[in-house]
Amino acid sequence: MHITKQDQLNHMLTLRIVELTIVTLICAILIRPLLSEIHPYFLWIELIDLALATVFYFIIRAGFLDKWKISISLTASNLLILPLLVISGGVNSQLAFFLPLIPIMAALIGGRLESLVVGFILITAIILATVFGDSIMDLNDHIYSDEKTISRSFWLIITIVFSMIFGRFFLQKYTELTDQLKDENLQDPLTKLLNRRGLSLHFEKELDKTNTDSPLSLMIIDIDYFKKINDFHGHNIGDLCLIEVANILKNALRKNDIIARFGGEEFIAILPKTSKIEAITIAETLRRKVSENTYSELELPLTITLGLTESKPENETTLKIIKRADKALYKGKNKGRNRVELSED
Ligand SMILES: Nc1nc2c(ncn2[C@@H]2O[C@H](COP(=O)(O)OP(=O)(O)OP(=O)(O)O)[C@@H](O)[C@H]2O)c(=O)[nH]1
Repeated sequence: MHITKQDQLNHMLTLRIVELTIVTLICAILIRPLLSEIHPYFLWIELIDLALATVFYFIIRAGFLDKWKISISLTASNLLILPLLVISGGVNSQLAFFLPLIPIMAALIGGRLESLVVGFILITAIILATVFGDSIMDLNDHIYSDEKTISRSFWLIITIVFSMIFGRFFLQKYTELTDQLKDENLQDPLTKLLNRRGLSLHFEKELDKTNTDSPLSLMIIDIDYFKKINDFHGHNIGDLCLIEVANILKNALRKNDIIARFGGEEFIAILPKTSKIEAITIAETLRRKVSENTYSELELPLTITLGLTESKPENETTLKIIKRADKALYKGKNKGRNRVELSED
């Protein structure tokens, strides 16, 4: 089974929740009898719950469960408090105020759907407990009027709905933040293209998909005499030129092509399902577009040299492809720059 970072996080969260349940039960068993006299049934049920929660804890620790199994198990572990609820006044029990925590836990561990399902199960249980309230015992011998029971159910349902909505918003924010972090991790901050890490992630995937019938092409694109721009006009103007070249390349390529900043003034474009013959035409277009443009307010001329290669049907690796394209690029540089050079091997 492939274990993702999310699975690890869910696993860790579930363990913490079960640990808290165990600690709460131990506190209830040890401390509560000292504070007031309680019916022995409570103690027995709490001891059984403690045993079940401990077994459950070790089952979770032993292996990774998928998020549905975790959510169901979590609900089951929280339902351990149900026998206690039934003998302590149902919705009127002080324990009932644990219930609204459950949809939030389900959202954190499972997701929106799990939180929704768990919330609806709890609301149904509360409605049933209110309708059949007369059959619920209260070993503490408290008397509750129907009005009080209904009003408690009302507030419990409201808090459970609140908890479901909160869980949903929390997850949305969390997902947005993690997506943003993921993007930032894979993006070059200056040009907003993929960075080296982003490139290798996409490149591996594309190479896996490539077959003999439809090879991919790769080009390394290097700005010519870029050092001179920096030296004569400063780093800031150099940066502006990099951004403009990046934009031209991105806009001229097709939707499925991948473009990344490989480092310094070097870019890599991956053209899936593209032969070297088709790639030469695309590379020529890129070269022409960059050379026809002028850069920054100083209207600087810039050119690029492109080294191009095609994936081989067998024993191909990302490193080998890049090496071939790099060799072609340096041949292009030696031949005078502002040109497209195809790899020989
Ligand atoms: N402004 C700016 N310059 C950068 C950045 N990264 C690298 N450079 C510069 O890019 C220049 C690359 O110079 P060289 O590798 O000598 O290449 P070149 O001058 O383009 O010469 P050829 O590639 O042979 O045509 C260096 O001066 C680097 O300092 C950056 O993020 N911003």
